[in-house]
Amino acid sequence: MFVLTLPAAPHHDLAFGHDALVVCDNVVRIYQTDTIEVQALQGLDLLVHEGELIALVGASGSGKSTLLNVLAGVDAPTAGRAEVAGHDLVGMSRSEQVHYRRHVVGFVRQQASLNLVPYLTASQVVDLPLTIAGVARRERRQRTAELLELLGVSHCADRRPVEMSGGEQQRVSIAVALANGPRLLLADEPTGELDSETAAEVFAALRTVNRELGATVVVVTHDAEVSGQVARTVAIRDGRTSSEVVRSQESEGAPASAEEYAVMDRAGRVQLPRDYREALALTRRVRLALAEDHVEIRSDRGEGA
Ligand SMILES: Nc1ncnc2c1ncn2[C@@H]1O[C@H](COP(=O)(O)OP(=O)(O)OP(=O)(O)O)[C@@H](O)[C@H]1O
Repeated sequence: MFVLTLPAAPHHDLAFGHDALVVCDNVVRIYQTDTIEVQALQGLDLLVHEGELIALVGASGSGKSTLLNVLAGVDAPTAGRAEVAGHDLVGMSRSEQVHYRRHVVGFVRQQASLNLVPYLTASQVVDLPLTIAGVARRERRQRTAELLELLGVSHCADRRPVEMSGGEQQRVSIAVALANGPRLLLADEPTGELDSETAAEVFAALRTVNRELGATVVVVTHDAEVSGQVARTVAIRDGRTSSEVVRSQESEGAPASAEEYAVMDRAGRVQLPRDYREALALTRRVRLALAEDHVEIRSDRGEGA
């Protein structure tokens, strides 16, 4: 009997980051002025999953704020794909941008004066985004009280910014950013202007909202103390994600550990750390060899692996 065998159905790869809350796929942002062109993001890839708290680190000028502005919907990529909770950040209309900024992301800036309003008390300033969103009065009051309580600043409810410490101001700023229940909370150096003890308090507040409210948090920091306390730290270099440190929690019988990974982009490119390149004088060309469970990189002079 003649049996017809059909070829297997083609395998469709799931889209990059299909299950992530934040997807940056080859994101490019070029700033152009009359005389110069700055490539602030040069094909950056980043995935953040719902419920994560990650730190973004990198030298000054590496592109951290540019990335945060893209994710906040205040700046648009020049090329690439950027999505948050299914919202396409490339080519959003004005009204989509307004909706996105009000309901999908919350943003805490380094200077509390940019997050708060000098003549409004903590309760009033948390109430503001809720009022703009048209939330009923009773619900606004309840939500405001809950957030101030969660962030440990209930005692500041009737105080204006000048009557609060720097740490209290930033914790109220976090409450403002969370008022409308955003899917993603972004914080750009929120502890940058604080002494180390107060910075630890503010960072503890970010951990609380991540744990208690399940908020996904991306925090830019220069503070090694802060980046040492999160499960994943992503390093940006020259507008690209270059490495990640993943920390495991202490568990029964196993101490906490941290492992550093180089990030490979979707074309297979990996950046070798400068000290590795210098140690083996690796320059323009290297030789690659596939071993059973690793890949070898050797200098093209044949010595050193
Ligand atoms: N509006 C702009 N116009 C022109 N160039 C810009 C603009 N914003 C940022 N840049 C440039 O883009 C690059 C990345 O800047 P960005 O502010 O994202 O870096 P950063 O990592 O946040 O630095 P820092 O830690 O100092 O805040 C820098 O070279 C910067 O000069």
